[in-house]
Amino acid sequence: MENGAARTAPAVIVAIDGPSGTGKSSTSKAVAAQLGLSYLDTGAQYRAITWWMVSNGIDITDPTAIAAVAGKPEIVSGTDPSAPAISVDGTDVAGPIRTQEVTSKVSAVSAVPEVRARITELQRSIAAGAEDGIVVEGRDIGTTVLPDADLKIFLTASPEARAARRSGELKGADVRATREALLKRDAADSSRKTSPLAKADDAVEVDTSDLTLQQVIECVVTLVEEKRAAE
Ligand SMILES: Nc1ncnc2c1ncn2[C@@H]1O[C@H](COP(=O)(O)OP(=O)(O)O)[C@@H](O)[C@H]1O
Ligand SMILES: Nc1ccn([C@@H]2O[C@H](COP(=O)(O)OP(=O)(O)O)[C@@H](O)[C@H]2O)c(=O)n1
Repeated sequence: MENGAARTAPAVIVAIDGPSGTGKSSTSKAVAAQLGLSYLDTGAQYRAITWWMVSNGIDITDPTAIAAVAGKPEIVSGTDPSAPAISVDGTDVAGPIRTQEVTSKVSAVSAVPEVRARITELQRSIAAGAEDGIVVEGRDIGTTVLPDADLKIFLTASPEARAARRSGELKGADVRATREALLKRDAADSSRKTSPLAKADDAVEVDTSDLTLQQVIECVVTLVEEKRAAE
């Protein structure tokens, strides 16, 4: 216990998965900040590699073309929950990865097995290096990336609640169009062959439709604390 002697609690690994707009990012950042853990937004990594493909003129309808260059971009993720950061080949892409163009193309890029293998390896090494523990959010964290996570949460919410939240963020975007785009991305993410969006058998499912963000955060913090107390 030489290295852990100064720690007040053992490192804990928390996996938070679910579809878009269920509250993964907001919840994960707040839980990590509150508990002094690192934070990893894996969706930002898939968005970053998609941004690189688009910027380099790769045909995103051609999985072979994507696979051939999947190893090229160097993606670096910050893990401070109060200052999430992401760069590609040294360029800060936190803004560009949120454009509608990237959002509409990310499911096609993230379905390519070579892309997933590369990003999964990166995610595992970041989690292994997080000395005080980490909250990792995405679509396949509990099922594939970190199947031995100490706690797995699967967030859900009705399409209506998710679309209302997202269109609120996109400053007045049409709720119906936002809902359709969300459902299309869910369908693509859930039906791909490699590591689809799915709830792990041992994940705790939390429906956030009628909960405030604060209630969801409190629920997850309590679950982490219960887990720690039991260890
Ligand atoms: N329980 C909640 N109630 C109301 N709004 C929420 C709730 N959880 C998240 N939000 C808001 O919904 C939007 C999407 O949340 P986000 O955390 O980005 O979801 P995800 O990462 O699952 O896509 C954000 O504007 C966030 O503040
Ligand atoms: N672990 C993950 C995380 C994201 N993704 C992909 O990345 C996309 C963007 O993820 P995101 O978390 O930024 O999406 P939002 O829920 O924030 O809209 C998803 O639609 C998936 O296609 C994935 O395949 N696996």
